[in-house]
Amino acid sequence: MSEGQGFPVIRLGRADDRAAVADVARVADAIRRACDATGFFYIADHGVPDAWIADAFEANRRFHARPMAEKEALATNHWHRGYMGFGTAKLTASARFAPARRPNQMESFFVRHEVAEDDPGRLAGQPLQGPNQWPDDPLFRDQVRRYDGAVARLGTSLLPALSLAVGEDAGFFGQRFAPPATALRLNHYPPAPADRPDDLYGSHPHTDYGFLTILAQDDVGGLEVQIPGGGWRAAPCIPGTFICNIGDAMARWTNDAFNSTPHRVVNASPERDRYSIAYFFDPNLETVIDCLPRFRADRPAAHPPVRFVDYFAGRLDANYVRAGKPPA
Ligand SMILES: O=C(O)CCC(=O)C(=O)O
Ligand SMILES: [Fe+2]
Repeated sequence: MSEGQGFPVIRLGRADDRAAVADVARVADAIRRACDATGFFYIADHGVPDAWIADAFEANRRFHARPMAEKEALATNHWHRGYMGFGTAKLTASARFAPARRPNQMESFFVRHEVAEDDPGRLAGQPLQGPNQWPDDPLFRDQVRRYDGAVARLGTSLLPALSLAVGEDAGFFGQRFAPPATALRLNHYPPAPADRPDDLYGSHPHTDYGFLTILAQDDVGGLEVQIPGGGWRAAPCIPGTFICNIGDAMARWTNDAFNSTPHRVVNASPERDRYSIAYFFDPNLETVIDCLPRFRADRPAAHPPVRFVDYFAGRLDANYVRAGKPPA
């Protein structure tokens, strides 16, 4: 393991996007140490082809360059899938921060895990279990789906190491992610105004809600991570890596021993637009997240057990406006 920008860089030794992580025990140990510290780590040798990542960024840029009316026609639906307009997300419910005073200076497009039309949860009106929306651009769909599939397999390949990292058998999380709930978020941050007020962010300080976030970012920079004891540390793009962090769902499983770390984004470039692709890799919606016994041996569990879908849909609904009602 080496260091990059003050965060660990963990090599996964995956030959391609269908390979297993080579040395699970070593990766588990490195993840555990990262999660005891900042909760952020870079992964290298991750097996996702560079060309697929470049294509996903191309799709991201092409989508956000479309006329506003076309983007708004795809406004996030009842299942939090689709386009979230510039300055429409104002984080009101965050684990550790006062509500944002100003909306996030970014726009994004959400694609979540595919749900079959006859899926029982979808037929029963379960939150999040609905259709994705797509622009009229078949190449976009292909590029985004290929990236989505590869990063889902990457997330799945990390589950044995994450299971060992929390002291469970290698199969622990695999059973709870069959299949996972995922969200791919194509983000676009225009340059911040020259006279940016201190509390105007591309993305206001927040923790992620879910289990694991796998982020690809361009070289404009602007992501910052809160380090233990205060202060913010830049977490720029390191070519050939993704940067990962754990979210509040993983913190709940570990009684907050694993740190779901606040982070924020400001595009400080005066002239360049910033693009990033966040991939939220989360448990199956039915999974009950209950503090693992070893993490409540010395102190009571800080969070009661919760079905992931109940917790997660509640957090999304508190923060994000969505359009429309489910079909009757
Ligand atoms: O764009 C980034 O670098 C981070 C985005 C982020 O924190 C999020 O979508 O939760
Ligand atoms: Fe985030």
